[in-house]
Amino acid sequence: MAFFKKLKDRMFRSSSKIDEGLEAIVEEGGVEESGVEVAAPVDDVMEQPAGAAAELPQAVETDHAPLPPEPASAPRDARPAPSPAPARDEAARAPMPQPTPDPMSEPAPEPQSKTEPKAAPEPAPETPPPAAPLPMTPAPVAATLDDTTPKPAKPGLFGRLIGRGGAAPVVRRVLDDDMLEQLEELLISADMGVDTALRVTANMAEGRLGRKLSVQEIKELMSQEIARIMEPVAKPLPLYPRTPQVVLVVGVNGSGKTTTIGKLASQFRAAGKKVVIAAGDTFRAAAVEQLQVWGERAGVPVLTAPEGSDPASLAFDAMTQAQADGADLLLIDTAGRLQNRGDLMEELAKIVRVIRKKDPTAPHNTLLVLDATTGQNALNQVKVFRDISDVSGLVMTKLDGTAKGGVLVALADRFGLPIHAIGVGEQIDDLSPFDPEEFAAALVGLDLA
Ligand SMILES: Nc1nc2c(ncn2[C@@H]2O[C@H](COP(=O)(O)OP(=O)(O)OP(=O)(O)O)[C@@H](O)[C@H]2O)c(=O)[nH]1
Repeated sequence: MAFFKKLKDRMFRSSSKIDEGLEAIVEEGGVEESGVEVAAPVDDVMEQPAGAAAELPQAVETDHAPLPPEPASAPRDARPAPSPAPARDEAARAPMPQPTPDPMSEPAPEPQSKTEPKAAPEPAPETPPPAAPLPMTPAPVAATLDDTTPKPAKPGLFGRLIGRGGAAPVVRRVLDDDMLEQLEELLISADMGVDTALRVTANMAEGRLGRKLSVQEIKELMSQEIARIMEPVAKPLPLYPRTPQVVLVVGVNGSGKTTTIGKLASQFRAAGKKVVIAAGDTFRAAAVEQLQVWGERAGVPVLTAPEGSDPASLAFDAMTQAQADGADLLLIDTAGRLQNRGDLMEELAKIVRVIRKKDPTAPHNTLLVLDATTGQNALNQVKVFRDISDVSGLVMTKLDGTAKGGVLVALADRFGLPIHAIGVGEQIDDLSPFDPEEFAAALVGLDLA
């Protein structure tokens, strides 16, 4: 959970955009209800299935089946079919993929702060309000207060009857087509793309049209639907028994390849792996120097070649050295000049050809590094790099400081490529395994207890 706080803080721009948008949408057509009435309306609008009361109150920690669909209320006709697992029914749910604490793989022990056991179920809050409907609890944080935490004074009977007594009033708005359209627009403005925004809102609407929802409830619902889309792609970088494992790192210039290689090298090194880096972008002296700095920081050798020399020949030498040294991992940086796609394709193909002379199964991973600040352009980059290389997984960088974090949802929805890790800063520990629930919560500005 430690990384979640960082993630949420750093994804401030994306989350505040959605946050502010939701406030405005609900305010626009909503009705204020007194705070003490909070539990009742939620019960009214979202009946809890029998036996579900013991589940955790936090939406994203709980599951993706918060609300039983109401068979009578179908999603809007014009909307796309809900995502592959639309049934909110417990039995119909696909099992959750296991978010691995280690960003990269099972064998490597989690380095540094990544040791946070994210996947472990959160201990249930001590006093989950049994009557509160699950993911729609208006104030999930409150449920996490322990017994020693001073609690706000309860309103008296009169106060409760007249709807006063300290609890803040909650504004709720009926979920209808107008509101859904506004929600779609909001998600599109966060770079989620039209198709994915439609899918998210269609799933949110399923069985819930006509219900009254607060901002908090919408956030919880939205975050569940986003996490549902992202779960299938949240996969750590696979590590194979064969060594050295070769990871080819591709992406346009400036996307964060060098920094990501540095962070990966450092984390693997900290996990006890022997790592070698090849500075394969031989056309940019600055890129090579930058890698050398990261290599020094991480205590990892960086193989370089004279400026303008053949990157394939460097890759071959690096492979030779990595084998001779008994390295576990060889990370190969590559150039990112898309201006001449044909040249880049040929360059990458040649690198692959030469390293296969040493190991016919290499490269074992081809990581595409994408810059979140490019928004929808990242989708084009995936298309291009899939054409010119055998992309096996993604790392998205610079999720800090951009309001375009929604693009990662679009990527997951559109391509289904594994997302191995995300970058939220320039420091070594600013690379984290991708956790869909934390990401979805941070994106919509939801607090996880
Ligand atoms: N805020 C932030 N900055 C990042 C992140 N990852 C990389 N950067 C910065 O983005 C800039 C470009 O990163 P590089 O690693 O040099 O990108 P590159 O793809 O290797 O680019 P070239 O060296 O031009 O090929 C640098 O200033 C990095 O510090 C991130 O997750 N968050």
